[in-house]
Amino acid sequence: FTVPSHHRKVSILKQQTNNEVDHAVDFIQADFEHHVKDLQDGRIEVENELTSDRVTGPKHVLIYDTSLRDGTQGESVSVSCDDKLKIASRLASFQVDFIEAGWPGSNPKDAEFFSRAKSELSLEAKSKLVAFGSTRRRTLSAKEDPQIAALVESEAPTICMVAKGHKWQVTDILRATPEENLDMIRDSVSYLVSLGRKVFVDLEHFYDGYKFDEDYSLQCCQAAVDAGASGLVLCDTNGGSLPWEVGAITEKIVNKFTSVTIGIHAHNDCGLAVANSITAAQNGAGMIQGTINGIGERTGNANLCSIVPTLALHMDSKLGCTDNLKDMTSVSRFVDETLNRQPDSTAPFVGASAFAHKGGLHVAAMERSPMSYQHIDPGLVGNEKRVLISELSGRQNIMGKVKDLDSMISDDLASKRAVAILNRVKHLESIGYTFEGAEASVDIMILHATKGYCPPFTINDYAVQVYETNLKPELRELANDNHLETSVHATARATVSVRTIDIEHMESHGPDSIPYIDRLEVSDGNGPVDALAGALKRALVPSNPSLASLELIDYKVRILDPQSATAAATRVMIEFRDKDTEKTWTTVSVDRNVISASLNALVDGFEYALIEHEAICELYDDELTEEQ
Ligand SMILES: CC(=O)SCCNC(=O)CCNC(=O)[C@H](O)C(C)(C)COP(=O)(O)OP(=O)(O)OC[C@H]1O[C@@H](n2cnc3c(N)ncnc32)[C@H](O)[C@@H]1OP(=O)(O)O
Ligand SMILES: CC(C)C(=O)C(=O)O
Repeated sequence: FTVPSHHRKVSILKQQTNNEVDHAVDFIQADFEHHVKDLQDGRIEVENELTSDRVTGPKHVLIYDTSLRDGTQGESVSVSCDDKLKIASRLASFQVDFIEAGWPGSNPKDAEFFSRAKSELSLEAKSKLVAFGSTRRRTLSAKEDPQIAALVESEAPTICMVAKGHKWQVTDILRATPEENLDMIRDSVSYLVSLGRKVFVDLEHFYDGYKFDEDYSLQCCQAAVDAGASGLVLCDTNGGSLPWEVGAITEKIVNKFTSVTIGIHAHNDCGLAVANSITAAQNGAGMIQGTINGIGERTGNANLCSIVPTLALHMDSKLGCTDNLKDMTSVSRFVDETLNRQPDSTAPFVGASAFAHKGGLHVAAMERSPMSYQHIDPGLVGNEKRVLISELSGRQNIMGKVKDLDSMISDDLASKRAVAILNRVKHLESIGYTFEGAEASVDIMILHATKGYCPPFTINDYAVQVYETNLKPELRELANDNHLETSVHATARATVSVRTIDIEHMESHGPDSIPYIDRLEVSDGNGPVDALAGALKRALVPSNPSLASLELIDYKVRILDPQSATAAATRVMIEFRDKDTEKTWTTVSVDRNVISASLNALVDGFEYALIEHEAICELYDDELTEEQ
């Protein structure tokens, strides 16, 4: 067999002097052993053509996650030790190759992580752990440096050391001599290697340093390799490098240091971290450092949720996590959820909008072929296609929903109904509605246009009163004068009368009996909408017990024409959740009267809950019938 980069080394040899040849022979030996190890560990594959002198077929790229180290250097990212352990386990199951979990010499939490990881993480997760630190202090030996001692104590099988790879950074920022920095690299790496650790060296400011003084940056690489490092990671620390610069420099380093893995660590200050990482891989880098959702210092690190699918699906690279690609979206959401971050809906591949189609022409074309407006099948990364309804919709945006809600409908009728609903959507959006994100209201609108549909309840009338309890003026004045809190507070009371289908009556008197019952209920609430929701729920739950698990989780009001002051039209959007099924849905309504808009949005939301419940019951009944 042949080893891929071995051949490149031979071609360099032809142009070298005797001394260099001797040196290069040693290199070839090391290179060969390194590749044999990679072959044994399954990181590269045997090439079966003896004569091949270049790498063919898909390239293996190692995925190195630094969400728990550089990711936590992002503004507002803070993660507990428990959550670090959870994220590390999730990343291990996803099969990233390395998990850089923290800097044990930095703070007690990171030290605790590595200590707990020993007993709380699986063997597989532990084998992927990397402890991060810097080269030794200028004035201490590696053996004496407490930071390095903490790295050793972490028992992580791999250590990643940040070293300065830029001459000016060494002299003016570190305030060491160039030679001192090389010693710091050599001493730190060889000490850790002598203890049996695999060592990667992150060469900070490498691309800028290479442009500033190529020779010195190469000396830093050489010092690390000579000391036994397994990998050199080229850092675009300030995030200002451009893809073609990264490509050219990476290629030179890949061709020069063939015995070690060359990686990239890119920051996103120009929005180019993903592009730079992909370009490095295209030019031979065998490892990419990045974070889930691109979290990290300043504008963040290279986003692995974009890099992994791009490498796997568009570049045909071989990745340890390819088989788990369909978990990419859930890993992204899991990390956001654990870090208490709002997911970015526009994130490529994994965002809620990544495959959301709004324009009518797009949706119509997608009916003919789903690939007409998608670069991949969303299912490959565990995401899904969505069709949005808005004033930019065409008939096809709505046809699917019409058919979903009325499976018996003919194509002709579905098309006519879709056009009618489309016109209504366009009209309502022109007066302030927005149906995007309020799909439950669209479903209700379609159902109301469906022949034979009978709403499960209707509102007979309602009233809302805002009042104050315990209103004793003298007590209130006294409390105000003394800045005291009193139990006196404004509250609201709502009365709602609803007409619902009376199932019990129908069951006992047959389907031809009068199927309605009117209920009048009252509820107090923190405000008028809270009181209305309470009264509505009270009135509906006796006939519809499934509504007991319904809760309101968000209520948004937007003034549409603020110049009209208190007479302005308001748009109300309400988000609901079913505690039992965890399903959420949103409704919308617009009115000059905010209470009226709120009631209409509430009614849509309750009606949607009942329709959903019925659909779930039908599904359940079907399953039972099948089982029987
Ligand atoms: C590009 C990156 O993202 S690198 C990672 C950056 N991440 C972090 O800094 C987060 C964790 N950091 C920390 O907890 C702390 O900064 C510590 C514990 C590492 C160090 O804290 P302190 O000892 O108080 O030092 P401080 O934070 O001021 O760091 C500056 C010191 O680090 C030294 N230093 C900086 N880079 C290196 C390096 N690559 N090798 C050795 N020493 C270095 C500086 O020379 C300076 O030392 P000096 O004051 O003796 O000149
Ligand atoms: C330490 C290195 C990897 C780093 O974070 C950077 O250079 O940005």
